[in-house]
Amino acid sequence: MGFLEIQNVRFSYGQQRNIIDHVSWQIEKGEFHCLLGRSGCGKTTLLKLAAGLLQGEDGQIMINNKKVTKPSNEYGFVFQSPTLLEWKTAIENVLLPIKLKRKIKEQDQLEANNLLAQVGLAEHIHKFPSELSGGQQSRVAIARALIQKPIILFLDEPFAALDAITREELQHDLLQLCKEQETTVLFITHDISEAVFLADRIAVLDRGKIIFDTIINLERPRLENTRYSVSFNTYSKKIRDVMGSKHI
Ligand SMILES: Nc1ncnc2c1ncn2[C@@H]1O[C@H](COP(=O)(O)OP(=O)(O)OP(=O)(O)O)[C@@H](O)[C@H]1O
Repeated sequence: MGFLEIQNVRFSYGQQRNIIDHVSWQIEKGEFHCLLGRSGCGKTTLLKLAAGLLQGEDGQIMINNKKVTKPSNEYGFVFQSPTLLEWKTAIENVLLPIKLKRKIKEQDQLEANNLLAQVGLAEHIHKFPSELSGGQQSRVAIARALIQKPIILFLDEPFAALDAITREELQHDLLQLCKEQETTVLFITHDISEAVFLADRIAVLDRGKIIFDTIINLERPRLENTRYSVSFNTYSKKIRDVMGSKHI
């Protein structure tokens, strides 16, 4: 059984039937999976089901052998909008999930400093979100999600609003951090190159069904050159064909 186990899950929004149409999927512990698909195909809905934010009509979701019935503070989330508290500094935002549970200790401060340094924000820890760029705010959101060492990390198009180079830098930083913490990851994107660069495995969703999946057998660590390799382009082309080239 996978660490995340999605078993034959179906979900409808009222009259909109089978937005998720009997999907099964599993992620082994420490693996990084990308769910790829065109706008409106049901990616966010499937992520919400996996994280316990929505309940399916049929099937079940298991994380670490436990049935998922509601969200847990053992899970980490990063959304497209960084959703930082404007009146708190970068480091205070990172420490927030801990502060909501208990008193902050010196070790937590060190950990927050360390995470912010790893995402290139060592000199910005006392800045407020309004003083940070969009990319820097996304970095804070990643550090905030990882400070609690979540057993699983859910990311919903976290880099979609960023420029191409910043996005590549963040993809690189995210892989580093997840590797260090051996985090299990479900990452949603509509960007084929992003998915191929990040993933151990990719599932393509179309109208609520997984229509294709592939293991991405590219060497790790993934480097800038990885993006220009023949294998990278072969994977990208295959997925692009599956998703329908006339639409892209
Ligand atoms: N709260 C809701 N109530 C009713 N319908 C919804 C709701 N949320 C999403 N939908 C519909 O469900 C379908 C799937 O939406 P979802 O957000 O899961 O897609 P997505 O693949 O994540 O799209 P995008 O890439 O544009 O974010 C869409 O047709 C959408 O209009």
